[in-house]
Amino acid sequence: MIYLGLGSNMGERECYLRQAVSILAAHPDIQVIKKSAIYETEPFGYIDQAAFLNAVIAIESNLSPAELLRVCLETESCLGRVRNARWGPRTIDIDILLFHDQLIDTDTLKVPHPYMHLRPFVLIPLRDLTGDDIVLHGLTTGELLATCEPSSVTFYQSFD
Ligand SMILES: Nc1ncnc2c1ncn2[C@@H]1O[C@H](COP(=O)(O)OP(=O)(O)OP(=O)(O)O)[C@@H](O)[C@H]1O
Ligand SMILES: Nc1nc2c(c(=O)[nH]1)N=C(CO)CN2
Repeated sequence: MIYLGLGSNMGERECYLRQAVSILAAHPDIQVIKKSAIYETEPFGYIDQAAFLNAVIAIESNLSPAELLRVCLETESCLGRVRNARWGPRTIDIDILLFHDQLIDTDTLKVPHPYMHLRPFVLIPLRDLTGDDIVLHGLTTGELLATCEPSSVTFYQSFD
């Protein structure tokens, strides 16, 4: 299974998340298998920005990791994402969190996503889909959450 993290904190946030999933689902080589709930989350890292909506989806795909990254970046552009500040506001952000059990470390793609184990806004929706089946850095999702700095992640809406 492949897991993608979605985030938005500009404009019609929910609409951007739903549109991103529709665009990905319409791709001939991508099947969307499961969607977490949508959560409202306080900004993490660069905190002087609006609250995010975040979700995680599970997909299957024949695309290579590099091809999938290209599709994610194209989907972001299609939804009006302009790249400005690192960790700054964005209409939509699509991260490849996990690609089966592959470890990828190239200039343009690092999987597992290098910060996911620190981010409650990723771990909580991921846990919706996988329970404690995923182990990163030797810890389950629940154990990782217990090590994270507390930050607000509240249920916003179910995805369906
Ligand atoms: N696992 C990954 N998923 C998506 N992009 C990645 C990944 N690993 C590396 N990248 C690279 O990161 C680049 C910049 O991504 P982006 O601007 O969305 O970062 P960010 O969302 O601000 O930060 P973060 O990656 O910490 O969430 C992408 O163009 C891509 O080449
Ligand atoms: N709550 C939250 N905070 C963030 C997010 C995000 O998606 N949600 N994305 C970031 C950069 O990728 C930086 N900070």
